[in-house]
Amino acid sequence: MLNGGVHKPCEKPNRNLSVGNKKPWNMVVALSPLQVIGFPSLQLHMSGIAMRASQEDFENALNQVKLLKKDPGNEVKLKLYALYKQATEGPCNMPKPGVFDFINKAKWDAWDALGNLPKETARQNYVDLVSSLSSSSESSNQVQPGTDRKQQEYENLVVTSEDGITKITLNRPTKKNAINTQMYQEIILALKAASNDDSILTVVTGNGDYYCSGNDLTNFMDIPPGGVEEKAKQSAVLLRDFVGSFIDFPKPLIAVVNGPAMGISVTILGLFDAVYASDRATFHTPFSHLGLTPEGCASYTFPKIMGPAKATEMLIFGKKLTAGEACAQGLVTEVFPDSTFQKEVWTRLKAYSKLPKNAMKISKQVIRNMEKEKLHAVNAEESSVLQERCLSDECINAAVNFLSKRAKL
Ligand SMILES: CCCC/C=C\CC(=O)SCCNC(=O)CCNC(=O)[C@H](O)C(C)(C)COP(=O)(O)OP(=O)(O)OC[C@H]1O[C@@H](n2cnc3c(N)ncnc32)[C@H](O)[C@@H]1OP(=O)(O)O
Repeated sequence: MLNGGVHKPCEKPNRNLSVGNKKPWNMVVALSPLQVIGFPSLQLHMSGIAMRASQEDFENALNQVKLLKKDPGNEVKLKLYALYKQATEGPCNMPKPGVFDFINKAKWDAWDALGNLPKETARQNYVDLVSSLSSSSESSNQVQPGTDRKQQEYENLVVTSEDGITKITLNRPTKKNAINTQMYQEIILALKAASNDDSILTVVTGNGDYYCSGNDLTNFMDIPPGGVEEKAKQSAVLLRDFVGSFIDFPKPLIAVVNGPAMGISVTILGLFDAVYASDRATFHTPFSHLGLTPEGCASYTFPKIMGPAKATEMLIFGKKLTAGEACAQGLVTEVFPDSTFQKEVWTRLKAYSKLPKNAMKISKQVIRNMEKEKLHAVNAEESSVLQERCLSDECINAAVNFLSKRAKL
C-alpha cells in the first residue's frame, strides 16, 4: 500500500455565477414539483385502476419528470401539476386567482377540475403519465454484461457497461464535477437503473482532474416562489433521496477516486463497498468552513470506520486527508500511483466481475442489511439538520464568499 501524494490546492480565483445549462422549460419544471404545471382529464382513463402506485413510485416519477428530454408542452405540464397537487394536498380549496393572473388561474382550473379524485388515484395517474412520457428513453436502460454500451443519455453523467461492470462517470469536468440539482437526480436514476440491470459491479468515478468537488454551491441560487425556506426543504428532500439510493443499493458498489474529492462525494464513500484511490486524490469535508454539518451518513459511518477522534478532525475541523492517510484510516481500500491507477484498478475490477454474481450480491446484503434501518434514520436526521443550516448566516455568507470569488476551500 502506498502513501498518498501531497496534493497542492490550486489558488486560481476564477468563478462566475452560472447556474448550469438547464433547458429553459426545465427551469420551470425541474426546480420543484410545486412548480410543475399539469392538467385534469387524465383521470378518465386512469382512475379506478386496481394497481396503486407506492410513495416510492411517486417520488421516482417526480424525479423522472425533471429529466424528460423534450418539453412535454403546457397542456401536459398542467396535467402533471394538477395531479401532483391532488396527490399531495387533496381537492383544491384555494381561492380562485384573479382573471388576469393567467398562469395561476390555469393551474387552479386544472387542479379544481379534478374534483374529489382520491389522492391515491391522483398519485397513480401521475406515475402513469410520467411513465408514458418517458417510456421510450427508459426502454434503453437494460445493461447486458459483456457489452460496452452507452446507457440512457444524461446531461451530467456518462453511464456505460462493459464486462458486467456498470460505470457511472460524473461528467462536469469544467466544474470539478460539482453536483448540481439535476446531477443529484441523475445519479439517483442511474443507481436505480444499475440496481435493475444485469451488471455485476457498479463503479462511480469522475471525468477530468477531480473526482468531485461536492455540492454545487450555485444550487442555493435557484430560489423557488416559496422562498428560501421552500428551497431548503427541497434540498433536504433531494439530499435524503440521494443518500438513500446509496444506502439501498443492492450490488457491490465501488468508488474509483481519480482525483480530489470534497464534501458529499467524500461522506458517501462510507456507503461504498470498496474505494480505490489515485495517490493524487485528497479527501476534504470542509463543512464547518461552509456553515454546514455532515451528511451522507458520515456522522455515523466515519466514527465507526476511523474512530471518533479522527472523524472529528475531518467532519468538524475540515482536515483534508491525503489518499495515504484516508487509506490508513480505513476510508480507502487501496491507493495506486496515479500513473498506473486506471490500468491497475480496471484490471482488478474486471477480475472481480468474473466472481459468482449472486454470491457477491448476497454477501453485500448480509454485510450491509443489518445497518440499513439505522443508516436511513441517520440520513433523515442529517438532512433535517442541514435544512436548518442552509438558512443560517454562516452558510449563506460562505456561499456568497465563494460565489463572489472571495473564498476557495
Ligand atoms: C442541502 C445541502 C446539501 C449539502 C451537501 C453537501 C455539502 C458539500 O458537498 S460541502 C463541499 C462543497 N464544495 C466546495 O465548497 C468546493 C468549492 N470549490 C472550491 O473550493 C474550488 O473550486 C476547488 C478547490 C474545488 C477547485 O479550485 P481550482 O482548481 O482553483 O478550480 P476553480 O475554483 O477555478 O474551479 C473550476 C470551476 O469549477 C467551479 N466549481 C468548483 N467546485 C464547485 C462547487 N462545489 N460548486 C460550484 N462550482 C464549483 C468553479 O466555480 C469554477 O467555475 P468557473 O469560475 O465558472 O470556471
